[in-house]
Amino acid sequence: MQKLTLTRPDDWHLHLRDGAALKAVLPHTVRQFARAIVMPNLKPPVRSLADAAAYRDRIIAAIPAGKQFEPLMTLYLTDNTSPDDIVAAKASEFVKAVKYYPAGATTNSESGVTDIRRCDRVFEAMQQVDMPLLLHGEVTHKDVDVFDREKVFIEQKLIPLKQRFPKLRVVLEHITTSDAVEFVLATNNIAATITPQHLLFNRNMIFKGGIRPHFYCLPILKRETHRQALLQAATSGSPKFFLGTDSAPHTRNSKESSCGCAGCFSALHAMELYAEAFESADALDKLEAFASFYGPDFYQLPRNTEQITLTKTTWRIPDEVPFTEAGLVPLWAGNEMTWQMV
Ligand SMILES: NC(=O)N[C@@H](CC(=O)O)C(=O)O
Ligand SMILES: [Zn+2]
Ligand SMILES: [Zn+2]
Repeated sequence: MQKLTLTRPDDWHLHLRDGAALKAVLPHTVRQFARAIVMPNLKPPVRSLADAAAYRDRIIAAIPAGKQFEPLMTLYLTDNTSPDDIVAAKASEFVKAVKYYPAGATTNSESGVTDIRRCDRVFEAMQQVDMPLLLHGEVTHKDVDVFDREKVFIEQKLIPLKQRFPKLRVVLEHITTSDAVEFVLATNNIAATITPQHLLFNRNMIFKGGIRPHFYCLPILKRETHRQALLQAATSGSPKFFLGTDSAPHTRNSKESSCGCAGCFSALHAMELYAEAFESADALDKLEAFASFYGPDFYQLPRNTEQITLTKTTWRIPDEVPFTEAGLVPLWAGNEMTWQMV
């Protein structure tokens, strides 16, 4: 195949940051996607409807002139979120989900939830008004191996949560294991997003010839059997799996550091990365539904009507793109790509 025309996709898990960083990264997402679920892990986080409204205004102000883009907002769940916050958010129409971060699990998660059971009154309200819950699905206990954090989260937190709130609609974000794939397939009212890095790479990539911080994200890349399970799920045609890049920009120096930040920047070339992954599984015909149909269907939003085109063209991912005071290294910088968005 030389040319791929798809309904314009949406990104169902995206970090846009704020200020100068927002202005630098947003045009990349706008080039590819019509809408995105915008993560609330700013400093301080987006906790209230007022925070979300103000952040949404800043995003809209940063959209390049003449371009269309709709930010879909999320609230950051804390130990102090109230059922009233949920009711107000639902009424706003622009807050589409609430995000759970276990305290300390990932970038800017210091204000996250200390014990998921503390939020049961909030989950009750979310189930009631049908507000989706988005999960960073990892436990943070120091004795749990970093490669087991997702599996243990499913066993210890998610299975009981789904038993308490079977109708609560959940997205297990950026899944990384066959355990997550199996759980999502077997459980009602739960879907999952899958990132390009978890479809393309296994954990060897983090250590190829030396330590490679630009392949470090959370949940961390897993072994090859898990990558294959994710690729199989994404290309299976199941509506439970859809696109969420988790594009998470950090300056080059904060990644190339003695204590480097977690996160891969993929907004520059997200659709090209997914196309490479789907082509590797001989499943380019499944890309459109994964990228453009199953996400809006889950969020009960209309599918987009415009189209995008990718062509078979060789190009090299740049070593760096402009960002803030320091540059930003795209995922898989220097690699030769074979698909390019027109
Ligand atoms: N995925 C990451 O490794 N990092 C994300 C946070 C997150 O999605 O967990 C970030 O905000 O940098
Ligand atoms: Zn996360
Ligand atoms: Zn994320």
